Amino acid sequence: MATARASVGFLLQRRSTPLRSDEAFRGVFWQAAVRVRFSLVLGGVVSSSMSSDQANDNLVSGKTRIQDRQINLNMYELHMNIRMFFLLQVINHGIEVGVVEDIEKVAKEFFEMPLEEKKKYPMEPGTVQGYGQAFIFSEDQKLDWCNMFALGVHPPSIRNPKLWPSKPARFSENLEGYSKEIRKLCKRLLKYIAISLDLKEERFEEMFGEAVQAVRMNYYPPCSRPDLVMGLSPHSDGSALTVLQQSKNSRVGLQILKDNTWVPVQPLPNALVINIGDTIEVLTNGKYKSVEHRAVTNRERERLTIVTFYAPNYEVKIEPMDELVDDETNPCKYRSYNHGDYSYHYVSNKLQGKKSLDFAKIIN
Ligand SMILES: O=C(O)CCC(=O)C(=O)O
Ligand SMILES: [Fe+2]
Repeated sequence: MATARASVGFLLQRRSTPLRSDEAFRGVFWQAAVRVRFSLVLGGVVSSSMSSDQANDNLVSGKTRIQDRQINLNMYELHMNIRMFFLLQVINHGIEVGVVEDIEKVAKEFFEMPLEEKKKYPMEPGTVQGYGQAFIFSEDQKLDWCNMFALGVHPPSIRNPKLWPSKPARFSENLEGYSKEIRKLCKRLLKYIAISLDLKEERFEEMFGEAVQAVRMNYYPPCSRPDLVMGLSPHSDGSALTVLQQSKNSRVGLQILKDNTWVPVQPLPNALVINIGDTIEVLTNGKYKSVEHRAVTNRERERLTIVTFYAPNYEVKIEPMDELVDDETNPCKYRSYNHGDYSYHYVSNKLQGKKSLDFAKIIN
């Protein structure tokens, strides 16, 4: 197995707060043959289960008024709770178990290859694609306990084909298939978010243009002193949405910052974790907030995550949407910039909580 380095003496910031089962709230809504279950664990994770078949498409496109109301009801809840927690887990997302398992399998096989093989796909200094560690800018910097393999996926122009590995054999094929499904999911979630804000369903899709999609596989080896290292330093994602898949039977690794406390995100079977990224925070003028999160390691078990970042095309101008700005009640909080400029800014700085977003904030 590959090893990750980390400097001893890097103190974990705070102990995680366990979720209390008595804080669990569950609500169930039934509508015709479509079942939408909504479940929320206070202080931790919002989990929204959407039906995975034809019914879901009906739900998304809102073909009847009743279904529209159903969407609004659930989106209101979803919206309120994303706003409280900035993160949700989707189950019954419609992506076949095989697709999810296949990507995990090749990702695991990739990290298990000998170091010489992985080094054929190096993440060169100053770049963010390939195998290695991103966000390292000085020799003195404390390193996270994590090895990464990152690839630009869509549009094809952002790919570096030399970095797409020939081994494991089905790596590229599985990644293509998986990424298509995740793309569909992101489009659907953006529609839900638009509806929750009383925007036109297609509002995000129309402005995103040919959306950019990149994947990062994070491998966290077990660590004998998890109290001394960080798996991945605190940050928010620069994306619009991030979809995170955790390896089966994962220990808690992901934590989100809520009211100055690090709260563990309890992995749910077959769930995908959805993070709101900085770009949605800007576009919604702060109605949705990007979630600050980090990953911690554990003594016993490795952990693997497959993370997709979904964002507008680099050419797209990002600024709070007109509909969400009002000089009196909701003044504009972020300036305009090209998404490409923010992406560049994001990857040229180390991970430091939500500091990257200062780039966009209007400071009065
Ligand atoms: O691996 C995790 O749990 C977090 C990964 C993450 O936040 C990222 O890759 O941006
Ligand atoms: Fe992240």
